[in-house]
Parts: sequence; C-alpha cells; structure tokens
Amino acid sequence: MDDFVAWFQHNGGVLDTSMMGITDFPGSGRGAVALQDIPENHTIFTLPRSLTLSTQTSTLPSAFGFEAWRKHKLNKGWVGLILCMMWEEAQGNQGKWITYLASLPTQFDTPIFWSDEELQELQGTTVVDKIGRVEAERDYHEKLAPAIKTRPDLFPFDQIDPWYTLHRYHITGSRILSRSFNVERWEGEVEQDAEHDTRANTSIGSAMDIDDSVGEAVDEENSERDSDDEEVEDALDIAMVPMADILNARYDSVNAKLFYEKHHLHMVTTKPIKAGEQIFNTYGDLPNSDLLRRYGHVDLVPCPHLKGALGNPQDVVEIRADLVINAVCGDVSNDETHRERIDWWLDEGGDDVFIIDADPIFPEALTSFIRLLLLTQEEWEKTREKRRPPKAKLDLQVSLLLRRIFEKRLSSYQSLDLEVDVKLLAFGSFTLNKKHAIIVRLGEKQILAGALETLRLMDAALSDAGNNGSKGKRRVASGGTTGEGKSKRARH
Ligand SMILES: C[S@@+](CC[C@H](N)C(=O)[O-])C[C@H]1O[C@@H](n2cnc3c(N)ncnc32)[C@H](O)[C@@H]1O
Repeated sequence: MDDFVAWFQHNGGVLDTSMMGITDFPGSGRGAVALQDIPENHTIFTLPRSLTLSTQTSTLPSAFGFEAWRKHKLNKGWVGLILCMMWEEAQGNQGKWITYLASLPTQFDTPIFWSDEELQELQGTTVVDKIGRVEAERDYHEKLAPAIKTRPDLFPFDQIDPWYTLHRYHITGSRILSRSFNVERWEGEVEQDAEHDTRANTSIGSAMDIDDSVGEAVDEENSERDSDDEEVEDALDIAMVPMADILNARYDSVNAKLFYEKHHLHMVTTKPIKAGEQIFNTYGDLPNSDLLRRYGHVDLVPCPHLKGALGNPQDVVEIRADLVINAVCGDVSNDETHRERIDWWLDEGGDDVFIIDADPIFPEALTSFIRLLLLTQEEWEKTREKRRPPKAKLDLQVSLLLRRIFEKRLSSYQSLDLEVDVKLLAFGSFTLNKKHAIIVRLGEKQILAGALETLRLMDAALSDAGNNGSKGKRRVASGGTTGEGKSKRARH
C-alpha cells in the first residue's frame, strides 16, 4: 500500500494523510478509515483526471489507430477499456498505472468464477441470468483476440500468454465491474471519436457513479442505476479511479462521495465521521443479488420486513412475464388470442419483468397484466381500441392467480423451504460462495413469503367484503381496502 500511496502522490494525487488511512477490514478487504474526527464537507483526497485510467487517458487507442479501434468495435462496451488495462499492465515498469494495477486483486468471489456446483445453489435467483459470461467471452473471441493479432508491434507474441489470455480478460473485467466509476466528460471536452456510437452494450455496468460538484448533489435514490441505465452508459465515461476505489460500501452507510470538476476529482465527506470509523462510498444500495454478481459480497443488516432479523432491505424478486402467462393461461398460453394481447402489452411499453420488493405493495403492472390476460374477447377489443391497459384491481380471482405465480416462483429455487436455509446459515459450515448463495436465495424467498402473507390478509378482507352482501360487485381496489380506493398499487 505504501508504494501505491507514494505513486498516487507522485502523480498529482493529494491525500489528507492526517484524516484518512488505508487498512484491512476483516471480510471486506482494504478500506479507508478516519484517523481523526472528520467534519462534513471535508475533501479527503483529490486527483487529476489524467490519473484516472480509461480509454480516454490510455495511449493505446491512439497507438492502435482510432479508425482501427472502431473497426474492431473496441469503442463499444467494456472490451476497449479491458484491452487498455491489459496493455498498460503488460508495459511493466514503463506503464503509467503499473503500481496502481499491481495493487488490484487477482481473485474475486463473484459468480462468474464459480463452479457449476456452486452456481447450482443460486438456481432461481436473479443472479443466474445476469452473470454474462457467454456475452463477455464472445467479446473476447470476436473483438479483442482478432484485434491484438493485427498488431504484433503492440502485442508481441510472447506477451499474449500471460497478459492477454481469457483468464486475464475475466480478471480485468471483474476489476472494472467492482471498481470502475462513471466519470462524465466535462461539457465541451473533445471526444476522440465523437461522431461514432460509443454506447456501452453492457450486461455489466460500471461500479459507481460520481457527482458533478458544480451541479445539485444527486440524492441517493436518483443516483441508483438500474440495468436499463447500465445499457446506455457511455463506454468513454467508464474509468478506473485510483484511491477512490479503495472505499468499501454498506447499506445506508455512505459518508463520502466522489465529485468531479473540469480537471480534478475530489472525495468529499457527506457526513461527519468519527475517528476510527470506516469511510464509506455508496455502490447504490443494491439488492444482495446485484452485490454478489458485481462485487462478490452481500449486505446483512437488521431489516424491518424481517422483524429485525438480518437481511438486505433492498432485496427484490424478479418475476418474468412468461411465468405469469404460464400461471394464468396454462396450456393455452400460446394461443392466438393471448399472443395478440402479450404483443400489444409489450408494444405499449409494458413490463416483461415484474419486481416484487420488501415494500408491502405489489406492482400495479403485474395486476394489470393478469387482468389483461383474463379479459373476455369483447373487453379485450375495447381495451385495444382505447389503448389503455386494465386497471390494477384486485379481486379473489386475481388474488388466486397471484398466489399461484408466487408459489411457482418459489418452486424455482434450489431449496424451497425457507426454514432449511435459515438453519443452514445458523448451523452449517460451508464455503463463502455457498454461504453467499444461501443468503441471496433466502432473501428472495423471504420476499415471496411476505407477498403470500399479504395475499392471505387481502383474501380475508375480500371475503369480509363478500360476506357483507356486496359479492360480485365490490372489489378490493389497489390499496387493499374495499370499495373506492384509488391508489394505484395493492398494499400488503
Ligand atoms: C471498490 S472495491 C473496495 C476496495 C476493496 N475492499 C479492496 O480491498 O480493494 C469493492 C470491493 O470491496 C469489497 N467490499 C466492499 N464493501 C464491502 C462490504 N460491505 N462487505 C464485504 N466486502 C466489501 C468487495 O470485495 C468489493 O468487490
């Protein structure tokens, strides 16, 4: 670490060594610690943009030729930055970032490195479909490997192994996944290939956002990015930011953020921090499925939705539209009338994945989608004519279908029984990967158990409404109460 700090300072970085130290935190690797009480709004370090490592600051794209860079599609997604980082590392002591790169890990706990047996433990969770190994390897074989073959002067044959292997490619990709920042260019900054599409094709997104110090501070919710945002991220903006990537993160614990100006980036405290406390950045307070996939760890804090037991309040369950269709339509899910409705729903911008979270509210879109599938032919024709999806009203029929959907979703996990996982975690002994897999799947199953309990309470309310003589007329409106409720989503 001493080498790294000396390198940082030698290259224009300024670290307030009276305030911030770097130390090991058991279970989290290196992190930053407050050496004395730090007030809010204090700059703990600053670095010039030129010290960040990106396709803008590495000299490889210009040495390779911008035209050829684009021809090999190295300007799209992360493959260009991966190649720059591999190349910088292969330069040995000649490379500007060699001391920084040498300080980065070469081993990761992320599922992309897991065995098939370990991945089996994640079955049913949101992680499985998002690992992106196949897509990443396609980029390696179709873009990176052909590109380096064309320039033996830049990538000498005897350097291919060890510097440009598929294994190195995965390590470098994982460094980006867990440590990169989205550093927007300063307005008016010249782009080296501005006229070309530089959108990231990511199944993976940069690890952290930073704030524009002259703009409004971005509040936490707005700074969280979902997978849609990841897809439109500009590859030119993704950068490795030495020193800033030493900060760990924990749910609801952020006390420092990275801000940018035209020539410099600053890590500034956003709260007072006591001597001895950890200095935390934010990774966006993600669900454990995303934390595991991108960073290789999970967050466990006391959760209100678990009556104070440990979990991640941000956990979610994704329910794909095809599961809903199958639960509602069964064997006839592929017939003409359903196909027509599903195509219309998607054309109108409807969701194809519904997110259930710990909030005691179901997504309105899920109820609306179920109702769309249940419409009579006449009602469907009217709906299509008006171009308005059905209202998200809950009745016993919809409630029954929701139950079927949640139960089907529950059955997709490696082990169905919640209690088995709770006991495993309390008394079992296993590898870190298996422990993480159990935590992720248990968190998702607990959300589904909560959703089923909500349905039970709603069914009781619906039956009461029926018994009060309004059967067939009054429905439980979104909001979980009878009658005229106008809220758009159904409550727990
Ligand atoms: C941006 S780096 C932070 C520096 C890192 N600890 C190191 O030693 O280089 C992100 C990585 O730190 C670790 N990490 C960060 N926050 C953590 C936490 N709350 N619990 C466990 N590990 C954490 C994870 O391995 C993650 O991939």
